Amino acid sequence: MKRSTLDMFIKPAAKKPKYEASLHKSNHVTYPFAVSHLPAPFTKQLGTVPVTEGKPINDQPNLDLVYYQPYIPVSIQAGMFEFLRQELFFYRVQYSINRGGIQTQVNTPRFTTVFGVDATSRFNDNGDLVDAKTNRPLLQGRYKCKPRPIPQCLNELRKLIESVVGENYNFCLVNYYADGSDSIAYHSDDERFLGADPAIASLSLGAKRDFLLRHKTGSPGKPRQIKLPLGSGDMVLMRGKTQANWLHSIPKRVGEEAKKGRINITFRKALVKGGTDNYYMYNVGGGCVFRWDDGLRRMMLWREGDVAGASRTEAQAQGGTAGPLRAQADEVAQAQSVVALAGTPSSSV
Ligand SMILES: O=C(O)CCC(=O)C(=O)O
Ligand SMILES: [Fe+2]
Repeated sequence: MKRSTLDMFIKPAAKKPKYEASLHKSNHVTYPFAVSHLPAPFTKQLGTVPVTEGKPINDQPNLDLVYYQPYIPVSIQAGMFEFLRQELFFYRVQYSINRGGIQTQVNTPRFTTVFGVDATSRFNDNGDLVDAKTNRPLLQGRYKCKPRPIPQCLNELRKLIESVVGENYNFCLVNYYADGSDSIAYHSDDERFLGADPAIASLSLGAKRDFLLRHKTGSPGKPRQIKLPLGSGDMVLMRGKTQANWLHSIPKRVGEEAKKGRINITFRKALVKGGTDNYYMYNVGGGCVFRWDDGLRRMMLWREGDVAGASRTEAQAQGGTAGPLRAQADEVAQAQSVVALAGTPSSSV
């Protein structure tokens, strides 16, 4: 039915939902709130992945990439981005690290979250963690963190990607780059807990951002840096000797594109328990939860009792003091003061 002119003046048009939320949700005692299952139309469309053939990039020493441009069908790229940004819980992790004898505070310049557990454990059908070999409940104190099962929406992606790339994954790390000032510094995902020559699948949704790679020691006569302009729906598989020899980063960017926000999802396989503690320490940390507020168009601190999709006013969300998101993050630092006691971040800041 057409809206009357009067109606148009007094009532704002109801926003068209960007996706039809499923009635089913994944829940677990370790989640701050339940995570909606993947909407059925997305699941259906994902049946066709990858929509393009992966292009090998292996013309540099010890570089072994497969670049799918894109992997996810264009029809659901935007919807999948909106869905994951809205339905997942995120963290802005802060920790302190010993750099050359000096204790330094690090503010991770992006939102992160992580799900999964290393190969020594698994979640049984009741959602309880059990030993992978004996199937017995884990002894208390096995982990410093509280591992979380991969929610259905990310697990669907995991299964699809596993079947295409021929790997098994037990971890899913998610980054949300809110704008061009969010980034990840040059690093390699070469931790011992991933074993030798890990194959890491990395999926992008949302804003196009440059993914830079450079050789750890440089190679004579070869370009110093490789740039892949990762667009929504693209996937990069990094495998073989890549992590041992190459660094990668998402640098900060100015301009409108980055302001749209970007989600990156990596699937990995951690072999031992140290991987679980490391990933949760640096991707969940002290645990102040952020959730996307679609009314305010930004991540807001989330508290128990908040209703999904209900916009809180700026003043409410900030406990009475207005200020930008960065100010909130600093408050979080004071509240949670995450201290890295051992190990190093799974990826550089
Ligand atoms: O956002 C990306 O594309 C890269 C993320 C990354 O390198 C990581 O999480 O280790
Ligand atoms: Fe990485």
